Amino acid sequence: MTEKRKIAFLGPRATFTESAVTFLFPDEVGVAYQTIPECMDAIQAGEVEVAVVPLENTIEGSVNLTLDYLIHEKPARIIAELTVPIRQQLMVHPDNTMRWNDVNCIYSHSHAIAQCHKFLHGQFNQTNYEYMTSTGAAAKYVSEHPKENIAAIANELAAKEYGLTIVRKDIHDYENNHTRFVVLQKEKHSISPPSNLSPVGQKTTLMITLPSDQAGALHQVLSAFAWRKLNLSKIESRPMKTGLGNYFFIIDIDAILDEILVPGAIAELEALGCSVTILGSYPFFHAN
Ligand SMILES: O=C(O)C(=O)C[C@]1(C(=O)O)C=C[C@@H](O)C=C1
Repeated sequence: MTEKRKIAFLGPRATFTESAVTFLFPDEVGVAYQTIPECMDAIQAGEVEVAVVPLENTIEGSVNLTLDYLIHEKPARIIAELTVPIRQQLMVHPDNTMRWNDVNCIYSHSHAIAQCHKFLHGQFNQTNYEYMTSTGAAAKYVSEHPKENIAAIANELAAKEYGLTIVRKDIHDYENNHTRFVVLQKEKHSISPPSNLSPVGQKTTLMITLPSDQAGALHQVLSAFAWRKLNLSKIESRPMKTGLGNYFFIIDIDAILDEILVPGAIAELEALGCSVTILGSYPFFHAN
């Protein structure tokens, strides 16, 4: 019998990240960590084989903590990506179902609160918000404090796991609410999602630093992809943290790292004075 491999995720039980792990790696063992950086440290320390972390949400944008930690602290390879539909539920301890309209504090992950901003603004007046390390941590906290009239925003699994009652369903402000999770690994390709899952496509993610003070540098970078007809599905800038105005660009190309087109584009960028790091070339999947 082959030994089960360990997958780090943002815990505790029943977070959205755990549901991504269950979808991609149903036969492996999930190991819960309290923060995204701790998940990434666990790969480097060899405690787990891979980590699954959120990268981007359709309503709230990038998960900067993941991007920054990946770029500045703990480099790792992206080996797969999964897009998951996100449905947020408002839940309370069963003792408090009659007074949920008057909750005095709502607990959740900052991204989950932001995804429900319009609902919360319309429904609650002068309610406080408490940011937790994850939606699961919020649900757990609410279950452990029945005397306080508080609520959590989390998913249906969390309501079941922590014995909470959902009082308002699907409170995210936009129907099309999805989060992209990436699977990170220290070494390349020693574990892959089950072969019965079919990828929707392949992507390559690059981190590019432009040469300083060169007019039209970004235009030249984009044209290296454009004339090769390499479609870009995302371009995002993040501060280098070395001074105002210094940025990295993170670019997703809708193509696998082949032997000609992508290496040709990278060689052209390097000839322009850019520095290029390949963050990964990987299959992407959709859950449901
Ligand atoms: O708190 C969770 O359940 C998570 O898995 C984290 C996270 C995030 O970081 O964006 C993941 C998906 C949702 O967008 C909300 C929260």
